[in-house]
Amino acid sequence: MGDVIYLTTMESESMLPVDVNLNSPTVQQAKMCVGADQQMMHIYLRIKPFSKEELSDHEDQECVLIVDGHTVMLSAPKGSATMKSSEKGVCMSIHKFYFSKVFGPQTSQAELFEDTVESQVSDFLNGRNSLIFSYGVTNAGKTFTIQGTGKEPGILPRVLDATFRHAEGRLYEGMNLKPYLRNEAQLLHPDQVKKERIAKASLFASVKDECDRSTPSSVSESPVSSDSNLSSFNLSHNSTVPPSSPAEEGGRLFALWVAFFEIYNECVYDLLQPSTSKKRSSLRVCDDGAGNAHVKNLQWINVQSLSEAYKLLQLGNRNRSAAATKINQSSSRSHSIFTLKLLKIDGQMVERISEFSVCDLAGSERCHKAKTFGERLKEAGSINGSLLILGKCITALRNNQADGTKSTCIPFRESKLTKLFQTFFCGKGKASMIVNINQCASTYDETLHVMKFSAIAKQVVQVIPDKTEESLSPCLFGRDGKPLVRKGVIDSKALESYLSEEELLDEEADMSLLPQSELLNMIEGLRTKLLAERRRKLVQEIEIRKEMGDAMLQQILESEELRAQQIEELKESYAEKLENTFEMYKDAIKEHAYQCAMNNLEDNYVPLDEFTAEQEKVESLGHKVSELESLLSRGGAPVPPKQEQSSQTEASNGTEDADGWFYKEKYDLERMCKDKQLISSLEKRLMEVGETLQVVQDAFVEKSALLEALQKTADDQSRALEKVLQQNDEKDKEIASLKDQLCKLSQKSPVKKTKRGLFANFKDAVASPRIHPTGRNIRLAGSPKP
Ligand SMILES: Nc1ncnc2c1ncn2[C@@H]1O[C@H](COP(=O)(O)OP(=O)(O)OP(=O)(O)O)[C@@H](O)[C@H]1O
Repeated sequence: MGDVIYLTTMESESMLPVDVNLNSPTVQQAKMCVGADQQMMHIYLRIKPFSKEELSDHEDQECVLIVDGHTVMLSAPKGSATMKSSEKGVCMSIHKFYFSKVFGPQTSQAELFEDTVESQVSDFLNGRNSLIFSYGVTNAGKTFTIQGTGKEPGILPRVLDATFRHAEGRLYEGMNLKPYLRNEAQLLHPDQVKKERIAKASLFASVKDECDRSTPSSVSESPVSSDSNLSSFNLSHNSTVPPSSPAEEGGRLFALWVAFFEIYNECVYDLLQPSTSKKRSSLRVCDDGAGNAHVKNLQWINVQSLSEAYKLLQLGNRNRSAAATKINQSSSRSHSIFTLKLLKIDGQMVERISEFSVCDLAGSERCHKAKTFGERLKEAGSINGSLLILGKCITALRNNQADGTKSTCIPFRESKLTKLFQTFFCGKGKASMIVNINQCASTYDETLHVMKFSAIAKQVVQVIPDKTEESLSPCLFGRDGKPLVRKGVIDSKALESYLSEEELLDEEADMSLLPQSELLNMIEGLRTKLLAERRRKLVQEIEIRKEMGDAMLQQILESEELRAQQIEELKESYAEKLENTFEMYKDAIKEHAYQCAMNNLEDNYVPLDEFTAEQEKVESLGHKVSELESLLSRGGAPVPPKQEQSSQTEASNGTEDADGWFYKEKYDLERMCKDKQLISSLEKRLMEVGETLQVVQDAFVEKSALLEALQKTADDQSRALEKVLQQNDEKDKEIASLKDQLCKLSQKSPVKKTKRGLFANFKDAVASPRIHPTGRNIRLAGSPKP
């Protein structure tokens, strides 16, 4: 079974539940699986029976109906959100779900174990990793399923029981081989072994103390009971997990180590720590370098018996974060993970390691229904957060598998829980989920949500590689927990401590000469030799790996050198190119400058032949002048130039014309000389005139200044004269008035004669020209000059 998928009725037109589509891509994908073990993830459903309280609260409204061993039908009760939505036509009120197996309310713990986990336990004992986790709302029975009670032990005690039964009589008593990282083992030093023993002893002592303090009333109802007495567990021993047979195992032994931790508010806490009042320190989830997450510094305890394992389970449960909520009196507030590691030991070699993890997830719950406040509300937030991420991871896994072209990123790293689960979902183990639901009408909507989630998980295909025993061998670490190969070099010290001298003995023996008893010893010896051979091979393998590593390193170095060389060459070629470009620019600038100069010269350009002709002309003239001068000094006729002479010889009137030409030239030159003399005399004259002009100009400036001064004086004088004339006018008027008075007086007075002489003098004085007091004559304006 398991080839079924879930289709919600929301996607269907019909009001009826939709049946299985066996030709779905996921189913086909599963069918195509060849070689490796591929299968759908196993999802089991367990339905919790009603409690008395639930029945009295009328929680039974027939919401959950088991159709058959694999099918269950959910019908929404009145008042539920689903029913309200279906009334509005938003979704359907009936949903059908398929599971790997459905376990009804009456299913016993033993039945559940046998039908679900037992096969996985067998896988675990055969070297495969396994994970079982319970999922569901709060109060759905998850813890009951995983741990059970004293009377009804759950899956985990049964897994432990099956494991110990399998390893019965073949338990490795030494504690020097311990799990390391996620899937490795380390060889402990005797001192470290001693420490391990002390830690274990003190832990068990604390368990004993707490057991003594615990109340007997809680024994039967608490998970796995607080009772460490194994007789209280009702474990049926009709398990199909067979005990290992010494012959089959060939002398191999099993070491069992357990760890128990919880993820509370996204913090990891070791549950196998003696409970003290001081605050717990959280642990880190780290990567082991091979992509597997592991809890760093988690305490691993070696267990030698079932009783010891139970005690640890009991201690962890006591340390686990649980609280009473409105819905569940003892509600798990964290995700708890109990891990069992089985080391198959051959001599001193760890042949393989397998892991079985049982996870009890905290319940997904609605805050208002669970009446959560404060700290509880914070817990609910982180619980729901990590469950949401788990849902996202499963959905992404399913989507990627359904559509091969898709590659959605799976958010495993978003929560600690999914980080730790990743290895199981990615082919390094097998995971199964037990979905727990209750049938209560009040939690119907949450239950439906859980069912939908499980339907998606159901479609996840698990690909588990078919590992051979060799491939399961862990990497080898020394007694100090450090690898035997450091930086590619075999650590000879670590190797020496790892391989005892005895094991490396390789003595030859003649079998035919030995008695039967000795032959048996020989077989034992051969076994030892075989071991030694294996170790030799291991060393060889390490050496080969080292050689390969060295070769690769050499190759890398060579390629690096080549790359450096190429870079250098490239640099050089670029430098050359740069230089060329620079030269090119330099030439271009020169060319441009030359062009500019040529353009400037173009206007003044004289062609060469013209220039030479002119020069020749000047030269010939120079010659002529000198010849004429010599001729003149001698008093003879000048001799014409040779060319001209020859041309003249050719002429009919040779000598006469030459004379004429010479005289003409002479005349011209004389005239030129005269002109030159004239020009120089004129220049001289001009200079003289210029000097005279300057003198005149200076004199003119002087005279103008003088004139200005005179003008000023004249103006002053004319103003003074005007003033005097004005005074004269006034005096004339005065005289005229005096005359009038005199006339009037003379006409009136008889003594005219005596006064007549005085008046006549006065009249004469007035009539005569006026004399200035200074004795000078004053000229009236407009009167002629004296
Ligand atoms: N199949 C069952 N048969 C009988 N009793 C059961 C069954 N399943 C659960 N119960 C009882 O129901 C109660 C609640 O169960 P349990 O604590 O396991 O729920 P849970 O899902 O773990 O809740 P939480 O998530 O809050 O921890 C317990 O008292 C438990 O004993």
